[in-house]
Amino acid sequence: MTLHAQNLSVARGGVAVLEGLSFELAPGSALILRGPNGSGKTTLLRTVAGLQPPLAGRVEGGGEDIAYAAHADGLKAMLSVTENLLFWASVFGTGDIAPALRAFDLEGLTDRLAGTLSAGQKRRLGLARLMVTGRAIWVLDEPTVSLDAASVALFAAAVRAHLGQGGSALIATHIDLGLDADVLDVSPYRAVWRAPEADEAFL
Ligand SMILES: Nc1ncnc2c1ncn2[C@@H]1O[C@H](COP(=O)(O)OP(=O)(O)OP(=O)(O)O)[C@@H](O)[C@H]1O
Repeated sequence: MTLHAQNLSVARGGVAVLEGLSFELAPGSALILRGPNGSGKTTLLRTVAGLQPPLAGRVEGGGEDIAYAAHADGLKAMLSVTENLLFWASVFGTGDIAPALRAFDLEGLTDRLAGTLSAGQKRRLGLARLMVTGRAIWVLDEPTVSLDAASVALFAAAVRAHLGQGGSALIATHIDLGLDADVLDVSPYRAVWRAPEADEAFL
């Protein structure tokens, strides 16, 4: 399913951050979001993922097809690597976690408690969760934070495989992932500042 964002305006803390932004994300394609710190990439991704409503405009074609990975890894510290993936597989109603363990080089860490992993290992496990969601549209906020060069390459390979299977990916990142992807710089869509009208329920 193609994700459409039409004339989208998004806000944080009741303040408009980006305005008038449109894009399409078709199956098999990736779109890289760029823009300086504070320009609104996270806010846009949260809106696309349905965590907050747009100020104006529409997002269509995402909904339950979206798997969202934010800055936090979303791991259960007292569960092992295997148990974490099995947990998420059961939440999303999928089964086989072996491809995810393999893709993110976690096979040697399966019995380790997630809370005892290094920052990069935690991030690999957090990203491996995407593969067990079974969802077609990956919406990813700075996915490579804490990853070394080899792990970035594993991540890029996982995204390529996902695209090859008809999935798609919307990724905010400051680094070059080496993907064949369109780039959307959000800077030109910065909103004109106006006093906040209302705060949001979930910060
Ligand atoms: N919870 C919040 N309450 C109020 N303002 C916020 C909140 N979170 C972020 N902002 C502000 O909203 C604006 C957009 O932030 P956002 O996190 O979307 O930017 P970003 O492009 O993802 O930045 P970075 O590259 O640093 O991750 C910034 O000015 C930021 O300070």
